[in-house]
Amino acid sequence: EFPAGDEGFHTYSELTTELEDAAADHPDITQLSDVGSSHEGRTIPLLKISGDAARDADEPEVLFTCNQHAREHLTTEMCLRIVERFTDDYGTDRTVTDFVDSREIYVIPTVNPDGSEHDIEGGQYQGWRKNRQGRGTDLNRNWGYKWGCCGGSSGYPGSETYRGEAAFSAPETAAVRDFVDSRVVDGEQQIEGHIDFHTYGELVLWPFGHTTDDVTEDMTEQQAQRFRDVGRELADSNGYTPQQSSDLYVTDGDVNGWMWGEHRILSFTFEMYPADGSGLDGFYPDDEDIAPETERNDEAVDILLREAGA
Ligand SMILES: NS(=O)(=O)N[C@@H](Cc1ccccc1)C(=O)O
Ligand SMILES: [Ca+2]
Ligand SMILES: [Ca+2]
Ligand SMILES: [Zn+2]
Repeated sequence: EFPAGDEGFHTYSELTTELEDAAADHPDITQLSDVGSSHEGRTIPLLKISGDAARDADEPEVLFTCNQHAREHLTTEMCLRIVERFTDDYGTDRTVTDFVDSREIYVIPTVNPDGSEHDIEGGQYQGWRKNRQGRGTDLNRNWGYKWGCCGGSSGYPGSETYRGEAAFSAPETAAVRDFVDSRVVDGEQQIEGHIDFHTYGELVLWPFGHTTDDVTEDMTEQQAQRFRDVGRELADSNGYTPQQSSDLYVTDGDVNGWMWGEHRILSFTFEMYPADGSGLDGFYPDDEDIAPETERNDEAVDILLREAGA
C-alpha cells in the first residue's frame, strides 16, 4: 500500500478497478484488454479509447506508456489522467470529442506492475526502479534497438541500469513490443506517436539516446528537425526543457530508440515533476501534486494527438 498521506496514488488493484470502471461507464468508446503478463504474473492492462472502439478503424493511432520505472508512481497517475479526460469529457469537451472520434488512443498505465507493487511494500517506499526478475532488469535499457551497444547501460545484474541478459529478456518489454509489432497492418505501422512518461526532471526527450549525433543511421536531418520542432512545442506547453535524450546522458536499449528505430513512431519521453530534488525524494511527491502535475500535460497530449494525424 502507499504510505499514509499518499493514498491519492493508485495501487495495482486500484488501477485495475479504475480501468474496469472507465470501460463499464463508456462502453462505446473504450475497449479494455491487456498486452500480456509481468514476471510475477500480473496482467499488464491496455485501454483503447476511440469512437466505435470495438472496430479497428483507419485512423491514426497513438500510444501512451507509463511506469516503466517502479518508483515513478506519478506517471501511472498521468496515464489515468489521459483515461479520465478522454472518457469523462467525451461529448462535452469539443477537443476531446474530436480526438476520440478521429484517433485510436492506446494507454498502458503500468508497464512494470511487479516493481511498482514492490516499491510500496509494507507501506514504505523502497526506492525501487527495475522489474522483479532476479536482481531486476531496467526495462528502459532492455529494448531491442541498439541494445547494449554504446555504454548506455550496465551488464552487471546489481546495477540500476542493468540491461538484462538479452534484448527483451524482460516479459514486460516483450509484451509491449508484441503489441506495437501487432499494429503493423498491411505492412504499415498504425501507431504514429508515443509518449513514455517518467519522473523526474521536467524534460521532454527525443531519440536517439545511444549517440550524441543528431543525424545518424535511422535519423535524417529532416527527421531530427521534426523531433526538435515538436519537442519544442511540447515543452512550451508544459514548461519542461526540450532536448535530445543523449544530451542528458547516453542510454542504449531505451524505449524511444526502439519505437523510432524499429517502427518510425514519433516517440518522446516526458520526465515529469519535480524539476529537481535531492535524491530519492524527487520520486515521491505529495498526492496533492497529482492533479496539477498531470493536468499540466493535457495540452502536450493534444499536440501529440494532432501530430499523429499530420
Ligand atoms: N526516469 S529516469 O530517471 O530513469 N531517467 C530516464 C531518462 C531517459 C529516458 C529515455 C531515454 C533516455 C533517458 C532513464 O531511463 O534513465
Ligand atoms: Ca475509432
Ligand atoms: Ca486503426
Ligand atoms: Zn524513469
